Amino acid sequence: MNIALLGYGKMGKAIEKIAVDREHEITLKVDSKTTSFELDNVDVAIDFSIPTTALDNITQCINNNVPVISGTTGWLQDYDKVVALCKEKDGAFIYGSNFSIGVNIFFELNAHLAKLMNGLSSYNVSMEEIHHTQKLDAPSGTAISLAEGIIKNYDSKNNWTLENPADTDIEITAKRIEDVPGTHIINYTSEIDTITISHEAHNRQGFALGAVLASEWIVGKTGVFTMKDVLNIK
Ligand SMILES: NC(=O)C1=CN([C@@H]2O[C@H](COP(=O)(O)OP(=O)(O)OC[C@H]3O[C@@H](n4cnc5c(N)ncnc54)[C@H](OP(=O)(O)O)[C@@H]3O)[C@@H](O)[C@H]2O)C=CC1
Ligand SMILES: O=C(O)C1=N[C@H](C(=O)O)C[C@H](O)C1
Repeated sequence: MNIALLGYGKMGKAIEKIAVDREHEITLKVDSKTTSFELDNVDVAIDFSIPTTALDNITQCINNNVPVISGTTGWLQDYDKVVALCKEKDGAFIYGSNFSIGVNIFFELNAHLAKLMNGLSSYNVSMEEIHHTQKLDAPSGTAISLAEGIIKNYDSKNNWTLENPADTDIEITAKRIEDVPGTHIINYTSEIDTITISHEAHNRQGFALGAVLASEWIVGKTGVFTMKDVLNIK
């Protein structure tokens, strides 16, 4: 496949390595110095850029009938616009806050634990995410997905917040520490004990491999999908 990399930073470079190992060709690389780009000769585009450019990049792909994998976080206020455009143009689109297989299993574990804990009022749930110091957004996209997974399955929480939590909010603590690729920790704490589940990425390979697997999967399809579809998680 011919792949366009929209964003050629830490993730773009990790994706390039895995894509080339899997015998794909990178036919376009876009970074902050690129003033405009054409999507000729591109089978699929992978956007890992910055929150303020993701919507324009994705829109250009869909308007040019190029399937697009979106890993950029921090732009989700515009997600519904992309879904509408994708439907209108019969395009193909996947957003994933986290493309690693491990985190997608962790999403399922998180939802299941929230169901088990639902109604146990002696426990309070909270979350911590830790990332490298260059990260532009907080909380992480993954933390938001995890909070949404709890809210859907756990009646006493209906929102998340980074500060001053009300009883109905999940408090997320976002820490920034040099070189940490991505750690997410969920705690259910009572006076008696704490139940913890966590996922710790050791490097960026899992995110990059997941994005390439999603790219291979989406070519030839139309619609709005998630990693659950790619990994066939029921
Ligand atoms: N969903 C997932 O699994 C994961 C998501 N992410 C997310 O991916 C995004 C990128 O992360 P990361 O690679 O670490 O960040 P980097 O800062 O290393 O890379 C961002 C890249 O975007 C480029 N860029 C800036 N402006 C534009 C533009 N207008 N069009 C295209 N590219 C542009 C930058 O250019 P330049 O190099 O010139 O500055 C840089 O190459 C973040 O939102 C992060 O949260 C990260 C890991 C996993
Ligand atoms: O910026 C990062 O690095 C990461 N971003 C994603 C997020 O916001 O959840 C995924 C991963 O945690 C790494």
